[in-house]
Amino acid sequence: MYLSGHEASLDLREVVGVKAVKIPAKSSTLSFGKNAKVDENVPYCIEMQPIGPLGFSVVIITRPGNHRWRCKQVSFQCKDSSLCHQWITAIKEALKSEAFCRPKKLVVFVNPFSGKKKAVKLYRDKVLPLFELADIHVTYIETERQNHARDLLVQNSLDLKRIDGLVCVGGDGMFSEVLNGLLTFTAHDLHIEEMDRFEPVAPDIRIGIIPAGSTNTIVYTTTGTSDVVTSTLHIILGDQIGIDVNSVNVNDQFVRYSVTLLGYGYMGDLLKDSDNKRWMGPSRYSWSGTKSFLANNAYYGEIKYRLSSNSDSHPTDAVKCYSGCDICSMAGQSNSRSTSKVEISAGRDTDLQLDEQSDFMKHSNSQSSDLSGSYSDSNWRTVIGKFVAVNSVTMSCSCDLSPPGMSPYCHLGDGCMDLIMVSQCSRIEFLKFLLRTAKGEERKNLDFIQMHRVKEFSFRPLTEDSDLLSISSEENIPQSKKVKLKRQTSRTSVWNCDGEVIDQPKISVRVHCQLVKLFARGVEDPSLQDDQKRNCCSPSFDNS
Ligand SMILES: CCCCCCCCCCCCC/C=C/[C@@H](O)[C@H](COP(=O)(O)O)NC(C)=O
Ligand SMILES: Nc1ncnc2c1ncn2[C@@H]1O[C@H](COP(=O)(O)OP(=O)(O)O)[C@@H](O)[C@H]1O
Ligand SMILES: [Ca+2]
Repeated sequence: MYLSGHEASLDLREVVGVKAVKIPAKSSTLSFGKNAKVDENVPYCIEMQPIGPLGFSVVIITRPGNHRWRCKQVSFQCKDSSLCHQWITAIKEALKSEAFCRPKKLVVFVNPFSGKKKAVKLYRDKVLPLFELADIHVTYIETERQNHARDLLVQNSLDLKRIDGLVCVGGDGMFSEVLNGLLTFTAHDLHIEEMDRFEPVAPDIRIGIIPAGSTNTIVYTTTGTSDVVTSTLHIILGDQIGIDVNSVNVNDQFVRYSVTLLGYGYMGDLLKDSDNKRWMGPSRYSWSGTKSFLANNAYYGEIKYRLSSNSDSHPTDAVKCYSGCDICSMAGQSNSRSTSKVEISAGRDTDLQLDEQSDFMKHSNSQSSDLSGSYSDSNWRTVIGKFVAVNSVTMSCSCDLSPPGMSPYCHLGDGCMDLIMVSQCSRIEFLKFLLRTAKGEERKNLDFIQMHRVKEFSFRPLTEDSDLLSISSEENIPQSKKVKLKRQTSRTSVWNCDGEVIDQPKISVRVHCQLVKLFARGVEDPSLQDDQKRNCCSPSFDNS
């Protein structure tokens, strides 16, 4: 759809808003007069004739680079103010069309303590003026405590059926609150109890994020940058993308939903240490990250995981998830075909038992970990070992610390997560892993790393006497070594779940394909021209 003239054409999909202006005498504008008309064959096509001093400005997006979006004004002159008014109304009406899926009413949550504590100012200075330009009606809520936003959502104090979207101004933790509140409300509204292996229901409304936090992973991964104006523009344009969500169970009880990282060992210890250093702001993660690195702790555990049935799709396949990604589109289609069908997971009952594991371990060709091994049935695999880190990511987790992300080829909406297990290794080896992660360099030749694309996984720490028995198996381990082993196995870490600590180490996790929609479109492929970027993904027209 184009607004075209003698000298320019504007793509209405990328119009942010329109406003009346006084055109300065010498400005280089496009102008039109009485003969202007809407071309019936090309919707919203307007021809312009040069005349008159009055006018209006159409604000459109530009792409200055590095995935950032900015605004630019294109001004038009009119013969008289009534004509000017007519054009403004016509464009506004066009933008309100259902085909564009633009939000008209939003609830905005601002966490005043996020990141460098600038969320309120960022919102007032940069976001609100653009929402006003786009005629978006906003209900503004500044959170007063942790879980304030979540509680308002669960109790339906905001009448969610009357709004088009929720926006959080803050970090990943703030998003997580809003996500959990929205999904819990949606389940309760349908009288669905959130329990072991229940099927969560997709909400009707989208969530937008304005980055004002410490890591801003979700924003970075879904837009390619962490930039306040860019995220605001994605919301205004009505972008939409479905992202995978995990349900996390602790001791077989559902506890919460997550979308970025579940990390045990290094990432869990880092988070736990950083939690009482919030006064440091975002740099708390570098400080605690260095401490956890120097501690070089490793933890015994058993991981069971169910591999993705698509064996062509793998964490090291070098297929990037860009806007309009084929892999995510196919996963989304097959997901909607099987709506609300409960997937029966094969294998849980057929997993080998501990005594068989110990037998396996005797014959296993362990790598750098002194005690590790794996065996499989058709879908499920089990690994037991001593790990510096067990990380599972549902999206690549790009962020400023690591622009390529924890798993650069992970997909936003393929219904899978990438499981990265780092076996016990030296500090030098772990540093190599961290640096390669930060730079997005090849890691598959590091022999202490295992990476798999999975649908679900469970973890339990090996701490009990029976576990000790299984680890030491029937080997003739002297009593003194057994005591040392017991001391080591009794040590456990915590889980980092989207930046929240889960203290209990025994968890199970399932991924739900594209369960929520965000106001975003994924990272635009930088090798494409701007018009190709526009056309490769027209998320706004999904429902047209
Ligand atoms: C020496 C070089 C260090 C390089 C580190 C490479 C790994 C970086 C991968 C980062 C993955 C971040 C996953 C995101 C997690 C967020 O949900 C969470 C919460 O973010 P928030 O505080 O709410 O913004 N942040 C953290 C650090 O746990
Ligand atoms: N008003 C508030 N006071 C204290 N904590 C809050 C408030 N609002 C939200 N929170 C909590 O603060 C935590 C961190 O918020 P977040 O916006 O992610 O910032 P950051 O990225 O700096 O961690 C989240 O767990 C969120 O639940
Ligand atoms: Ca995924």
